[in-house]
Amino acid sequence: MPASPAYKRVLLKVSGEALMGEGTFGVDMGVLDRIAGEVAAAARSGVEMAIVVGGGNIFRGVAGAARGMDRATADGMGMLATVMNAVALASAIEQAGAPARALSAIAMEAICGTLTRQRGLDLLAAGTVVVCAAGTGNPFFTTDTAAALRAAELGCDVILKGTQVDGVYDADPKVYPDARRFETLTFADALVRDLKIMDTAAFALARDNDIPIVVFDIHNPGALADVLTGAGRATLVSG
Ligand SMILES: Nc1ncnc2c1ncn2[C@@H]1O[C@H](COP(=O)(O)OP(=O)(O)O)[C@@H](O)[C@H]1O
Ligand SMILES: O=c1ccn([C@@H]2O[C@H](COP(=O)(O)OP(=O)(O)O)[C@@H](O)[C@H]2O)c(=O)[nH]1
Repeated sequence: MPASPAYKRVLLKVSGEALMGEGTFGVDMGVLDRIAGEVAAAARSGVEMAIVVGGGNIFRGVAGAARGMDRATADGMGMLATVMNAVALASAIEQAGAPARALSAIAMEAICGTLTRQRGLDLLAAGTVVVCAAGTGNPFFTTDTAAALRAAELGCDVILKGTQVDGVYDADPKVYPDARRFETLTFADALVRDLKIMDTAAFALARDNDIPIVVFDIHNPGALADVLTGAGRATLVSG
């Protein structure tokens, strides 16, 4: 019998890069469908799921156009990229058999709903997966910070950061192959050691609201189900 979920309501961060698969730009439909299938299975098992999706897979492709632009304008393009990913992910989750809605922090009603806290809470309580788009809705932020913000306002028990590595290391493992992985870590350590797996604002917001972060490799099939049981190969940042 599968182990029961350790959490009632979770915030899953899906990076834009995760959706790119082996490609260099855009969305790999095979990867999108696999992640959507795992999310739908978790939702059907009774876990309430909010998702914050990144945009690096699309935004990187238009970075040339953004060169020379002021930061706030370029960040607007980045946020639009997250909306494309969110709409694609919500649609794929629905196709995989769980109700899902994309809600954007920046109103664009012809494309998807607008995110308000109450709308998000109502949908989660009804068992609908809420895919949050457009980050915080403000430039100068990241979708990691948006993940911490949405987790706090939507009352999530944990932030699951699905990324390209299987946890937090004492240095970037892609640069230092002999870096050592932490099983657990305190927020204070993550901040003092400047471990760049998430930005400082995201770590600080999660710490101040007492929401633990689990960093895991979203490319590993089945990893989401494992971390949802409180097990699996991952790093827990808390305290
Ligand atoms: N201390 C660290 N531990 C783990 N990964 C790290 C660390 N420092 C930097 N990284 C890098 O951070 C990357 C993930 O961060 P980022 O690209 O911002 O995530 P995402 O796009 O998933 O939000 C990993 O691919 C890894 O190479
Ligand atoms: O609250 C936010 C979240 C994101 N962004 C912009 O959207 C881009 C994509 O987000 P992110 O880099 O966090 O995506 P990921 O790395 O997870 O794919 C960022 O580079 C920013 O330009 C923003 O301006 N405000």
